[in-house]
Amino acid sequence: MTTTAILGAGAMGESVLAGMIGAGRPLDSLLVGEKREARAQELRDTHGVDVVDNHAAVARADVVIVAVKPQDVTTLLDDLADVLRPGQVVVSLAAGLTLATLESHVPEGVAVIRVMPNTPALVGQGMSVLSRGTTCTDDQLAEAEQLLTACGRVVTLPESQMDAVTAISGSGPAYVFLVAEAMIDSGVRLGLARDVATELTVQTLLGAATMLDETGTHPALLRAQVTSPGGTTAAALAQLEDNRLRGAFAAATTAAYERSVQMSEH
Ligand SMILES: NC(=O)C1=CN([C@@H]2O[C@H](COP(=O)(O)OP(=O)(O)OC[C@H]3O[C@@H](n4cnc5c(N)ncnc54)[C@H](OP(=O)(O)O)[C@@H]3O)[C@@H](O)[C@H]2O)C=CC1
Ligand SMILES: O=C(O)[C@@H]1CCC=N1
Repeated sequence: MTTTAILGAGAMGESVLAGMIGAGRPLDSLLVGEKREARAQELRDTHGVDVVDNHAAVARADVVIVAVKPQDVTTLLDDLADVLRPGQVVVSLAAGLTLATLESHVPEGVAVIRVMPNTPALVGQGMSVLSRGTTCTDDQLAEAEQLLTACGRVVTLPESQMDAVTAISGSGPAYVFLVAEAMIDSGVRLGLARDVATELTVQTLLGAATMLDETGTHPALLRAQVTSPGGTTAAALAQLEDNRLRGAFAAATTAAYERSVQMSEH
């Protein structure tokens, strides 16, 4: 089995790490690169994974997942130039960092794949979208797809779609968490205990998402099935339309898209 190094085990890197471990990937096939010793020990204690410095991790890896902040990626790759070797694959999770930029910061013979994951990778329910670099072989792409399948679903798309992907599935969990907060707080305002409001909200989101997934039915039809004539749902939906929920989502995702484009211009 190939060895995978994850450089940067913050929110996203640790989610991918936990997803892979949760899916049964052997611990001896995973490595984390971390510079702060306290954090390294925390990762060893939590996940039982080997945590070393970046150079040692890259020296032992076939696939190098880069999960540091976008503004730190090129400096990190430049610093690794003496240890990266032909045949390795660098998988960047960074928002707004193009394949062309990534390829200009790795030595010749090192392939690059750009990925937009999301944090539900932590529980094996992530969505990862891959775009292959110019020198990435079919086998290298298949290996990365298989690796990320441990974290949830995987699709491969042209890089031209990555800004839109980032706006929908990359940032998307945050929109859903905000909706969850709003529903829970509304339940509390209407007199439910917070733990009860939380359980009702979480199961409702999970149930609705599972229905969408398993039935393949258009969301408008599923919504109509909940909406009794003259009933409670119709009253609520009229308020959401009056308060421009669709317009708010269109504006929010356009802002995320434009920010992703802007980040790729630097
Ligand atoms: N969060 C998300 O939902 C998503 C994030 N991404 C992408 O993932 C990347 C990481 O984002 P996120 O996890 O949110 O950010 P975090 O700040 O949570 O994580 C970044 C991690 O990188 C570590 N780090 C910084 N420099 C180095 C280095 N030289 N070597 C090793 N580790 C280093 C940081 O450690 P320290 O704190 O000690 O500096 C930190 O743990 C970004 O590029 C982002 O665009 C993509 C999709 C979704
Ligand atoms: O907010 C961000 O920039 C990152 C990328 C997608 C989700 N989080």
